[in-house]
Amino acid sequence: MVQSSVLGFPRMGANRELKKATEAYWAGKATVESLLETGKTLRAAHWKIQKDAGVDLIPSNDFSFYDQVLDHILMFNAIPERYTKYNLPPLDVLFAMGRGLQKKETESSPAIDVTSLEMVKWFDSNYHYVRPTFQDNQEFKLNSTKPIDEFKEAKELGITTRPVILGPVSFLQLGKADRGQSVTPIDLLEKLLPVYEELLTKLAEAGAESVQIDEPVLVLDLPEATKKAFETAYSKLGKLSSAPKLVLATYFGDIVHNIDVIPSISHLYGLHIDLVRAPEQLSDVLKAIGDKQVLSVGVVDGRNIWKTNFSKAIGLVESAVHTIGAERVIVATSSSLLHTPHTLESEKNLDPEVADWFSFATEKCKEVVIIAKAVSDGAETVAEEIKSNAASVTARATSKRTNDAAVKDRQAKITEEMYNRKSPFPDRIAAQSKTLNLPKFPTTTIGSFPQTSEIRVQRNKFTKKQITAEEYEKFIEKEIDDVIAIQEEIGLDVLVHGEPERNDMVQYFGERLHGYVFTTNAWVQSYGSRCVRPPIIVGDISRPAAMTVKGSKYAQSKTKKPMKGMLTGPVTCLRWSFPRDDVHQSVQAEQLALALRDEVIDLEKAGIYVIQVDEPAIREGFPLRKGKERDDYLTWAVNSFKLATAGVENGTQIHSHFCYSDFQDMFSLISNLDADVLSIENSKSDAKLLNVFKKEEYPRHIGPGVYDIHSPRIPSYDEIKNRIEEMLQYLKPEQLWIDPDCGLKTRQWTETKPSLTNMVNAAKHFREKYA
Ligand SMILES: CN1c2c(nc(N)[nH]c2=O)NC[C@@H]1CNc1ccc(C(=O)N[C@@H](CCC(=O)N[C@@H](CCC(=O)N[C@@H](CCC(=O)O)C(=O)O)C(=O)O)C(=O)O)cc1
Ligand SMILES: N[C@@H](CCS)C(=O)O
Ligand SMILES: [Zn+2]
Repeated sequence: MVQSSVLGFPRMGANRELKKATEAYWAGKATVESLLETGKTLRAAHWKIQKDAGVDLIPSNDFSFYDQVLDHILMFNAIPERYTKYNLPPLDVLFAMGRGLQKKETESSPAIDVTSLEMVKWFDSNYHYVRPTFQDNQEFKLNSTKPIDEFKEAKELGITTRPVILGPVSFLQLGKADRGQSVTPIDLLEKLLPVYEELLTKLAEAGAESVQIDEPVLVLDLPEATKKAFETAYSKLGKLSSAPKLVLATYFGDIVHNIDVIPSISHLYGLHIDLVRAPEQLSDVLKAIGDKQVLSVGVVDGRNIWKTNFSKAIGLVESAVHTIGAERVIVATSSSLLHTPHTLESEKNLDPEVADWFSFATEKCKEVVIIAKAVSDGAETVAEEIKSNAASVTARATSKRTNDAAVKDRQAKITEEMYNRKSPFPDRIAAQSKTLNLPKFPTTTIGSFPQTSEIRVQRNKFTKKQITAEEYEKFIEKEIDDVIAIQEEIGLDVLVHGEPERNDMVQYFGERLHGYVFTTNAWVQSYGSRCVRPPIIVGDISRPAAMTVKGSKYAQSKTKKPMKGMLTGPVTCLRWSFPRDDVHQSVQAEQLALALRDEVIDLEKAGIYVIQVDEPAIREGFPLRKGKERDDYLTWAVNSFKLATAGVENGTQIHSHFCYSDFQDMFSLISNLDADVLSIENSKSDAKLLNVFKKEEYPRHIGPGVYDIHSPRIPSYDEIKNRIEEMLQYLKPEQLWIDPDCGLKTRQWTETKPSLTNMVNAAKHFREKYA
């Protein structure tokens, strides 16, 4: 009989209970006990959803108060000394590593000031994990029993779960040496394995029959040493005398290029592969796995919200069953469902036509069960479900909402000139210095200013029609006035309107474009307690009316300094939406680019001569492996940015912003965008990043972020000055802009004002020095 399984369930709760409880704890408004209780209630509720759906293999330890990788850092005691020296309780150490901690000295405790560990994209998803950092003399020990405790907690509720742990190779490979250290993480494997042995033994003692051990790095191009590490790790862990059955899980790509690793894991109980992302790997993997191993086939998409096409999924599962037999096949979600919203049930305002095409986490649990039953007991046992699924799939494929002839016509008429600015950069910057008249080391911010609870409350009232559009607009204008006054007072050079009208930088545009639908409660965790509500691309995209022009024009009318227009770029709009799965991403990006091109030109016509088109997601869209897909991406991602931005005059300055910094392997992409000014995340990266810009003699202007906006701590004047000094070793004074790492929407005003004041003062210091 084919079993059904889920690789992980979203942890925030149907109404983001975890977010609210965590933030209340951070704000000192709730006790640790109440936070722990919320966690326990959510875990129980999520296990019950899966149990009620009939899922055979239900995950535990997929819950986390911040991030699952961070939990492993704490669990293996890979905690840098700067976080342990204050003797904080474990949960506070966890949060300090996740978000930094700054506390004034009191009579009973010293001042605390630690920055967070680095936060990075989880593969090509919009989830972020905390990167493990290792010391040269790193030692590990089992420092927490979280997976065992949560397994027991579920058992007490009558639910036998399959704990999920991150495998040793991925844990090390996804980490890095701490600042000032030179250790190669994978070399620490021998030291780490005994801790895994202890953990697995304890899980077996607690009654765990099987464990899902995630090794997602297997979908990447791996160095030889890492491939060998699989052999070392799994020959040990696979042969433990008392360990649960291990199912090694891979996701977000195929593992065929690492197929030679499979023999080293063939003494494990099973292997999970992602057949949504890479269905073609099935036959190769079937040939390569051992003759007893179980294959878990991920056929229900853990990364998107479309209903599974049952007929296709059943076909894939049956071909696996045909080769290795039903007893050796598990039907699964392709990855953890962490990347999908909790339940479609919460969406009361969706048009029923499109709602019928969707499936969120709760619904996906039912899908794996139905597919498993169809294969095990025969399609006739779930005939109704299969029939209604087929009807939904056909309705979507043939709906008028998915096809717009005018959009396709415009795409067909794109010409080569539309991709290129009128003149090369030297001519443009000369024209821009006349229009903008900026000082050396110009200062700016990335766009958003604190989204205060008052802003959110007013927007909520407006959404619920408790205030009129006019009242809301007045409120937003007042916010813009205040933000401009503050920026003038601080002395910034290129101002922004602060983005108070935006719920989110992608959702806001999704709500204004044809071809999109948006949700009311479909939240997905982005990092820590922060969530996003990605809009959904259901059809061809177009812009029915200007989206930001009125607000930017208003803001410019309130200041003599240049006001920067703020847009989200085509690739980011695409990547942070739930995309269509029926047309290629490049087609969707091109449609978005055309819509944004019109907006950019309209902004310029309205007197906005600095326009920033944010592309923070351009990095995550970069295909995970070298090859054709990546090469193609480099072309279409760059083209869509250029198509969106190249329609302006030389004197209009195009900025772009990226807050993820792994540019080493994609410098050409960044450079080919031909943006006049780039602002990039830098405060948590080391000099390697800037070195790339130096080595490649990057010709245009650049503002590497001088402080980390993800942390509540305030950077001092000296700290920022030192940062700039460091940057000047790599960049020329005339190309350097001074700005924070990213937008300030998640910060409080009490942090924002002093931080920006220190930043502007530091810029002034260099202005004088280089006068
Ligand atoms: C920059 N990033 C973004 C990513 N993806 C996006 N789609 N958008 C991004 O900005 N990916 C990478 C990074 C990740 N970073 C962040 C940073 C910050 C957040 C964040 O702050 N999220 C907010 C939610 C933002 C939002 O949509 N707000 C809405 C709704 C607010 C709300 O919760 N309203 C309440 C009622 C009002 C109240 O009483 O407060 C409700 O509905 O219950 C809005 O402002 O209108 C967060 O709080 O998590 C995310 C990713
Ligand atoms: N303009 C956006 C960019 C975030 S990546 C902001 O400032 O929030
Ligand atoms: Zn950013």
